[in-house]
Amino acid sequence: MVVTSRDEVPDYDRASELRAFDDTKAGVKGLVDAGVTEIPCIFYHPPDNFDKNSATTGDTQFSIPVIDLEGIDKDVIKRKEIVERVGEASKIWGFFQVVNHGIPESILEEIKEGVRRFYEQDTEIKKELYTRDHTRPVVYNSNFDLYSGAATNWRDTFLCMMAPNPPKLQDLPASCRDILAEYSKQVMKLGILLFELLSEALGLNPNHLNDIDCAEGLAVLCHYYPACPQPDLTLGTSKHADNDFLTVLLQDHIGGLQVLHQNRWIDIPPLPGALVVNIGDLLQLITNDRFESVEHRVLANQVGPRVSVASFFCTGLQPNPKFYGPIKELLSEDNPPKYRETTVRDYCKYFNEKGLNGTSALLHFRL
Ligand SMILES: O=C(O)CCC(=O)C(=O)O
Ligand SMILES: [Fe+2]
Repeated sequence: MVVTSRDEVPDYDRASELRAFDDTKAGVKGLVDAGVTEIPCIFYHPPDNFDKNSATTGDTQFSIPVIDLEGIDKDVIKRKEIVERVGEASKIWGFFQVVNHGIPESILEEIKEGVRRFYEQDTEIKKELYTRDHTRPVVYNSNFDLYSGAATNWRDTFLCMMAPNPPKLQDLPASCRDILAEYSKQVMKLGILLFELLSEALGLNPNHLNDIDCAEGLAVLCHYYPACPQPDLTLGTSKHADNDFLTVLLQDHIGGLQVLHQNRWIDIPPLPGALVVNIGDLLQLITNDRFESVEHRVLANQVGPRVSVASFFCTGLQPNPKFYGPIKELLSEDNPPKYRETTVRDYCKYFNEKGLNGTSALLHFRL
């Protein structure tokens, strides 16, 4: 039976098909390499995950801000302007792009190449890194939430925790270890600058967010979205908000990333040399909703592969005793705390168990 619409999904044993797919250790790329022309049922998404028609492109009222960081450290007036734009974008969109961010374009090109090399190497070598054990230095799998009950996405990922305790160079994938280490170093520097700008935008001491260790952890997620033979039946990444303080995302030229703004899906068009920055749930929590962690998704595409590198400022599941709640300086009688305190680990554990099922993990922590 050729399935052409989501209304025709046949009955199937989902649990055993998920297991069989996971056991191949070859991810979505393995299916494409095997020449599938129809996507397996496990990848069908329910119709309400779509609603593609409301995406808008080319209308400036509906495009996320692009902020030029040129001159940020030299010109006080310029810095003030940039801080204002960062603050406004973080409040209204939860997303912005940055250009002249200090990371050379050659490094951006090389990390995308390195990620592609990882996925396009011999499957047998790659399989040795396929795991769901988060204590390993490289965690490569397809759909971290495969068994959570959430819809399955047309995407493979490998993740490396690059801070606070970076793996030994020899424990990183041989296909991209040097560039991964270099890129992480550069993203960390940019992250520290962004946390300064965000602190200033909140009216806090410039070091506030760095002093409370928002930039302590850095998880680099390298995504690979193979070309999809039936992109209308699935998604590359389903609707979610990020489980971190801040994300710096590098996307290639393929496109498909969309942000939910005023109930519409807005394209985030690839912009050569730019990085996408978005506020994560933990920053929304500590700013007591001043900054918004906004939902986004990635469409599947007939064209591909698409490569992206998402750098998450977060210590994730690593033991970390610190508690985070709304920042006292931002609270007042009129603005009482909206969230209870949590550790990053408890928050991430809750997020991971829930999976990308379209609901916000933050609600669980709301008072
Ligand atoms: O691949 C992308 O463009 C987005 C990835 C993403 O949203 C994530 O890793 O949280
Ligand atoms: Fe995300």
